[in-house]
Amino acid sequence: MSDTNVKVVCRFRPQNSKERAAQGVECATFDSDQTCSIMSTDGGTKAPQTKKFTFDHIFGPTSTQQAVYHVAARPVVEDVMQGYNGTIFAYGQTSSGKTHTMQGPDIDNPDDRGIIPRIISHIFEAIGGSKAHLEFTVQVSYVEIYNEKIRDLLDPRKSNLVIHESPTKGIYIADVCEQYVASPDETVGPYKGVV
Ligand SMILES: Nc1ncnc2c1ncn2[C@@H]1O[C@H](COP(=O)(O)OP(=O)(O)OP(=O)(O)O)[C@@H](O)[C@H]1O
Repeated sequence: MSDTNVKVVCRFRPQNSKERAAQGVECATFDSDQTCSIMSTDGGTKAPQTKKFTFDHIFGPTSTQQAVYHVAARPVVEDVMQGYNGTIFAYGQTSSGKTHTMQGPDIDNPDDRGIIPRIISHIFEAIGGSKAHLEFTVQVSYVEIYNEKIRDLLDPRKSNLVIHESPTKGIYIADVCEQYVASPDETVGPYKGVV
């Protein structure tokens, strides 16, 4: 198992065309793989201030999907294949790059694939390479939480699912679709057949 239970990494996306057109100033400088300095200003009355931030890893605007996967997701999948639970989630304000990082802009292009399609390939490669006497069961659910509501993306009729907790199952989403999958081609949603 990897050395710590929780790892927090930070990714900065490049400026988009609107920000470039407005001649946005890049406010972050990268001191190392783990520390960066952010300059903030109130728009003119006070001198700009710089604060240092430290993370387990920092990815700058030119970071690749592969590099992010290698540091942020690969160790979690390796632990999962050893029988541990693993969770990866992206957190950030709107347009900060969560979908780009988790899904990728073009999942048909191998370099562009984000964390989720890479996890699917990785899991099935690991199963394919495991000892013949081991058996694995892979089940997939796919939900969106938006405005505090949980929507089942595998069954649009289920638009207000509820979280429960039980001593035997732990925390779970009642009535969510759980689809058995036997190969990357069978995976669901936008990932079906492309990984
Ligand atoms: N690392 C990156 N490199 C290049 N472009 C990026 C990167 N991260 C994000 N973008 C681009 O920035 C835009 C916003 O990213 P994205 O849609 O992933 O944000 P989001 O956090 O999922 O937003 P929302 O919460 O509104 O859904 C997209 O056009 C995306 O392609």
